[in-house]
Amino acid sequence: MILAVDVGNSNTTVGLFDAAGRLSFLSALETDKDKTKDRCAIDLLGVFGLYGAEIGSVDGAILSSVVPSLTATMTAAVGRLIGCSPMVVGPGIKTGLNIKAEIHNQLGSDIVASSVAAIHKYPSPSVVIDMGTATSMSLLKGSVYEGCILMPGLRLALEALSERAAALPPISMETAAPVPLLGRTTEDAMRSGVLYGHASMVDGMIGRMEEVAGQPVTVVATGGNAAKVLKYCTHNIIYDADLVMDGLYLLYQKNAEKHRRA
Ligand SMILES: Nc1ncnc2c1ncn2[C@@H]1O[C@H](COP(=O)(O)OP(=O)(O)O)[C@@H](O)[C@H]1O
Ligand SMILES: CC(C)(COP(=O)(O)O)[C@@H](O)C(=O)NCCC(=O)O
Ligand SMILES: [K+]
Repeated sequence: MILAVDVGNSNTTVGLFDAAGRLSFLSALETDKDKTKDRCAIDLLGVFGLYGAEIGSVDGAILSSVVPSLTATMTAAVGRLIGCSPMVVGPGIKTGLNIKAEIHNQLGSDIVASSVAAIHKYPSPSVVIDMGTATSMSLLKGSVYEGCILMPGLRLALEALSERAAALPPISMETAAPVPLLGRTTEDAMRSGVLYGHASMVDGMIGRMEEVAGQPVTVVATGGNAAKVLKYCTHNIIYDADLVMDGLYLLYQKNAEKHRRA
């Protein structure tokens, strides 16, 4: 069994892959920058307990973290639980991606993982969208990572409105009723702006990226906000909740032998 941990800015996702490469559980914990090594280890133990899985069955682990202050802490916590160091997505890891970037290891490890999975699972060229704390959109052509667009995520946009405009209240994105395009209350107007605005931004960017690609693209989206936003998009977008996890599993396989020798 392979343990995969994805530390994002909002959530830390924990997945356990069985011998056939299928997820036997997928768990989400909140990301807390101030967690100690022991707290991280206790939380992971709790996840195994919750899903009735054995820590002793884990043969190896892989970690992606885009929260620098937690990378070493989580590495140590996982290492303590499974008895060997996890592979950490970063410099030295073979990805198979030809990353067109000025500073190579600046690209977020979650973006590296979702790109590796998209190349494996979907026709090229592709646009990969991750709607988490930030919304990222990447263009992939074959194994070439052409570049990225970074935008504030849904919740960040909503929080910025209420924090910076005195008369706008803090509200939640969740409503039972469908969000009308034209709000007749301040809250509906804010929700429309953020939801339809995000969907329109994504649709518009897909068009621009398709122009750059010079041909039609496969579009795949993941992340905690994706399902909410895709409902309002006009492009045909595949929803793949497990893209980062699948990428981590593929990266583990690509690097397992080298990691064992290290
Ligand atoms: N189960 C959920 N239901 C609704 N919204 C969610 C859920 N989980 C996360 N979110 C939203 O998605 C965002 C986090 O998504 P996620 O992909 O986990 O981000 P990150 O990788 O940045 O931690 C949060 O801003 C939150 O608004
Ligand atoms: C773009 C991100 C902030 C997304 O993080 P997330 O929303 O998944 O928490 C993260 O991938 C990151 O910090 N990237 C480093 C900069 C880059 O990818 O160019
Ligand atoms: K995450």
